[in-house]
Amino acid sequence: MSDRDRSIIRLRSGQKLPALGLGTYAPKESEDDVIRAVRAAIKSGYRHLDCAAIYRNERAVGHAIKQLIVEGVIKREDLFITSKLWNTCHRPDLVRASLKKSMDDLGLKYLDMYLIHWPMGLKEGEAFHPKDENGKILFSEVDYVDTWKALEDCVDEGLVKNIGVSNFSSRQIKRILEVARIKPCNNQVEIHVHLANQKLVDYCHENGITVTAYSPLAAPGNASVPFTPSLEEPVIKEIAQKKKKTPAQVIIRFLLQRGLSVIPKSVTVERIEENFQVFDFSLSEDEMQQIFSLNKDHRLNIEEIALDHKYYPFNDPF
Ligand SMILES: NC(=O)C1=CN([C@@H]2O[C@H](COP(=O)(O)OP(=O)(O)OC[C@H]3O[C@@H](n4cnc5c(N)ncnc54)[C@H](OP(=O)(O)O)[C@@H]3O)[C@@H](O)[C@H]2O)C=CC1
Ligand SMILES: O=C1CO[C@H](CO)[C@@H](O)[C@@H]1O
Repeated sequence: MSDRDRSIIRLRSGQKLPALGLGTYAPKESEDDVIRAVRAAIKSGYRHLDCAAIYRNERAVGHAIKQLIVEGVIKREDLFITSKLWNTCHRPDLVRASLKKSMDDLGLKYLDMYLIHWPMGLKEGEAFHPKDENGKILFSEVDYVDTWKALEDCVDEGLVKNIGVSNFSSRQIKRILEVARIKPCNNQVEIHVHLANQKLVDYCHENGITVTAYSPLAAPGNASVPFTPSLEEPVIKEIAQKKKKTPAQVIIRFLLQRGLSVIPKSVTVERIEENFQVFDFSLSEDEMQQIFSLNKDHRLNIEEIALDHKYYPFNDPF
């Protein structure tokens, strides 16, 4: 693969994953914001959308997709749509209905990829974050390996083309690989310049599992970061100036050159367009190393509510 050609990642099914996708986790934004963002993204060239039931906006995403299909801007088969199974639906008998709900909300007859959002199950029921009367989160004991088998059945049925996981450690992936009829094709995990996650990336790649970097810009504006935000790192700014690119473009390019799929979120049309302009330049080996050296193994998304769950992933070394 040439350095510039980072736009496609091949999945074990043979299907092509467009490496750059639009993140759609937009808890503060309105449905109209999401519709506008998805329309702008697809019109700027994005073909991969990262969705999830927990984002509570799959109907808005689906609305935008439908509009663009009707307008003749895009065909369904040219899009790669991912969704994720929420933690309260790990029980095998709930998996198919959860997938169908996301498909219905998105207005799609099939999904391109469906991921188990987290290894930890939560108590089944209506609430996304079920709690007892003292406000303590309620767990479910379902083993994600059993959840996985129900996902395989959904592939057999033609509801989804590819299945994978998210926020899984290498040890947890190994447990699935030991029994899988259909092996996971993707692990979506937090990766940015302050969290390289390289051992996990290596493990996944060695096992034919592609990796998607979430929060690739380290979710700027997050007040909990105790050091210079990624986009303001002097090393990033200096490289950006030299390349006549923006800091966000340099970071996205860095992650693409690591062989990752990258899903920056934005609801700002100019940024959506900016974030896609990353296929007309490349970073040298030296620039890649300079950015790698910013790693601090700093995780933003520790999912605090489930720290003592038996399947909590981040106590494993990687
Ligand atoms: N599997 C999982 O557990 C998780 C998956 N995800 C997925 O990953 C996606 C991305 O992660 P997310 O946490 O949203 O964080 P990102 O690192 O993508 O950061 C998003 C923030 O960056 C801003 N931004 C986007 N582009 C630029 C730019 N060019 N310059 C300056 N600021 C910019 C956005 O602002 P604005 O929108 O206002 O333009 C938004 O505030 C999510 O949307 C979701 O799809 C995220 C978390 C967990
Ligand atoms: O994708 C994500 C964003 O929001 C969720 C919480 O509401 C997280 O659990 C999750 O990892």
